[in-house]
Amino acid sequence: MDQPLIRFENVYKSFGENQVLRDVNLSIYPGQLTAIIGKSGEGKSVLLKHIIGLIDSDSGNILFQGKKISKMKKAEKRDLKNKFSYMFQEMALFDSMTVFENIALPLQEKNSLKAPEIRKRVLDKMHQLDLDDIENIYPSQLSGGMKKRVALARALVTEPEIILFDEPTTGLDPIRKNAVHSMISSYQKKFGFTGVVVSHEIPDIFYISHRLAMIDEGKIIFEGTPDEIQASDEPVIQQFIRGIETRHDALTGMAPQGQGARRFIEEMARMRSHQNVFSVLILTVENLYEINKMAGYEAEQAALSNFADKVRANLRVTDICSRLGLNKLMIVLPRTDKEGAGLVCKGMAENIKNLGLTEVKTYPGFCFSVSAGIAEAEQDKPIEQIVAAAESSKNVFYEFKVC
Ligand SMILES: Nc1ncnc2c1ncn2[C@@H]1O[C@H](COP(=O)(O)OP(=O)(O)OP(=O)(O)O)[C@@H](O)[C@H]1O
Repeated sequence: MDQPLIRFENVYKSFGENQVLRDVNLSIYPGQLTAIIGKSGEGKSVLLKHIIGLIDSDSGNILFQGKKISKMKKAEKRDLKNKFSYMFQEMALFDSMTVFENIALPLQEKNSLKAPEIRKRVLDKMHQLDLDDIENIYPSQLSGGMKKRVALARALVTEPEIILFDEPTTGLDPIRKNAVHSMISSYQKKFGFTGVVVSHEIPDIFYISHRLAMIDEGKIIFEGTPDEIQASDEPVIQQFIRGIETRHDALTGMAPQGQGARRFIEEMARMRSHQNVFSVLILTVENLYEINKMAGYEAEQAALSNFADKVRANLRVTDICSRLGLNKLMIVLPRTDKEGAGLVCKGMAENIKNLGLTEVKTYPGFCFSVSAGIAEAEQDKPIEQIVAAAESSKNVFYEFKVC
């Protein structure tokens, strides 16, 4: 793995008697989205504010590319500050300013750019984020999801290396929440910035993060990938995740990823004790991005939600549906071999095709493509290997085309 871009070493912070950070050690890697999770009041925002010097530690070090920030000269600190942008709740859009003026603000504050150059950069960014033609509108005239997009445009306009997000989806409904996550993830891929996201959205945040850090009682008690945290058998971690995650993924109505994995393990146990066969079906919506291009992030998420409803309605009661990622669903088919799974999948494809996906149909000439891969479980083979086998299986590939 690369050298960390930002590293916390033995960082302590108290406010009076209230010891918030106790020996925090944490690495943030370049070009990745790292989520900071943990119970309320554990110090997630305080941690984030240390990164940009809004709060100073009592002891310990914060390093940027291996260099202690506290030892940097004034000019170096200024350069460093210019590499950052934020999307913080308390830095919401200014209602008295137009969308254009809001997005232009960081350029006016940070750079000595002339007005035509600022105009060009703001309009370019608005275009890249599908915000054309709203430059003279005021934030109060925008929907919640649109405001978040404008806030993201403001964070991106300086082309920052690092963006810090403090609970970017608070107060949004499931479709808008997932739309904001999808937007952060796709722009992170497009622009390659390093993102740090403080979030309460579990499991949704797992679908977009490369790494996660969990803070508990002032310490980082976990650092690793979303799969690793969900597989962790540390009681504190499991209690936290199971306590916060909903029974059903709010967008798809399916079980969240962690629950899907636990049901897989139960099926594996049945295979061991009763020699029951079972199969795994992975459905991937291949062209979410195109839906987004045509109709925006919210339409993309609405289409996914609608598709998941149709899948659920077309499965047997014993089948276990869960969400596997931003655009993936996993279905465990108990007592079903690969051939049987192929038939289930084919039947579902036919039914869904006939039902149609109403949200997507309104865009003429558009095809909603979903690929399906099937793998039969093998005793004691871990879930990752079976999912990978299903995803790469070429002999069972279907496309649900709703044109
Ligand atoms: N500037 C400050 N002065 C005094 N206490 C503070 C300050 N900022 C944060 N705190 C305290 O630090 C603790 C951690 O706060 P923080 O906002 O980081 O929690 P959090 O994990 O982000 O919580 P939440 O998930 O509810 O947003 C809280 O007890 C809070 O009251």
